[in-house]
Amino acid sequence: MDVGKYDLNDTAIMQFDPQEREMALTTNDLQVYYGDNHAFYDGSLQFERYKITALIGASGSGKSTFLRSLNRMNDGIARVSGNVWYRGLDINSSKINVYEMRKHIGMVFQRPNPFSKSIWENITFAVKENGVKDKHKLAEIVETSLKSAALWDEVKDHLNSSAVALSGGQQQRLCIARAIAMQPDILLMDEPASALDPISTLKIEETMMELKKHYTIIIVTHNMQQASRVSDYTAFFHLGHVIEYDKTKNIFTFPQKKATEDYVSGNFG
Ligand SMILES: Nc1ncnc2c1ncn2[C@@H]1O[C@H](COP(=O)(O)OP(=O)(O)OP(=O)(O)O)[C@@H](O)[C@H]1O
Repeated sequence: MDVGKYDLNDTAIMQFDPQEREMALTTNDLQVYYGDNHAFYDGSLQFERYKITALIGASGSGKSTFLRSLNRMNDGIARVSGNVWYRGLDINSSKINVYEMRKHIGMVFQRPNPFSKSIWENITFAVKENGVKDKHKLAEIVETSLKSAALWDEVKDHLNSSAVALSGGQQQRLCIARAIAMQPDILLMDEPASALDPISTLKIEETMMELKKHYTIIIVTHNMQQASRVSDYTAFFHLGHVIEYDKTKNIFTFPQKKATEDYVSGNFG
């Protein structure tokens, strides 16, 4: 199928009523350039608080580029214009303290990347940097973070063991625990389960369903079933454009755009 036939300006982007729904994050006219490569075009999207939003689309469609712009991970790599509004502040402004901002908007990457330190130190490292020194408080943070990431029962008896000795799925849940130890508002996840086996993937998905009680989650995934299982909203990306953004059940059952329909039904590319 010739993907070039889709009209990239013909979009169906969900608008939320601010009176009814609380937004955790809003982007306005976000554009991203890698040198001359205009990799992402106007993504004016809103992300509802305490919901999971999935970003789907073919390889190279700009999902990670967009996601990474939401907590300034593209600094020094790409030029990003437009705004990312969070609690009345534009995260994309040069005045923002990026280190402080990332305490509120955390990220979990595709490949688990624990520090080669103990499980305990992985969780407490940034927390201690942030001024928490009390042992009891640290122990409480370790326990609650690991419980939230559904890892506590598996590691509670060997918190001083090396994190890199854990399985891939456990390492990824540790990385989730490490991110939530800082008590962010928003968790950005870039294909967090793509390197994991199906059982570990299901555990990550169950963890996400629990986490959304307290966090807003935006996840990039190639896994269609995963998007339909876990997310409340889905945005479909194509060639650097967001073609359609709606409730997940609408995207998967009544997509408004032909490109979306072809993608979710597997007739794409
Ligand atoms: N660090 C980078 N430097 C230069 N170009 C990049 C970089 N990262 C991404 N790009 C380009 O930006 C475009 C979008 O890539 P991006 O990784 O955001 O897509 P994606 O939808 O996340 O793909 P995938 O699903 O394969 O991860 C592509 O043309 C890609 O080559």
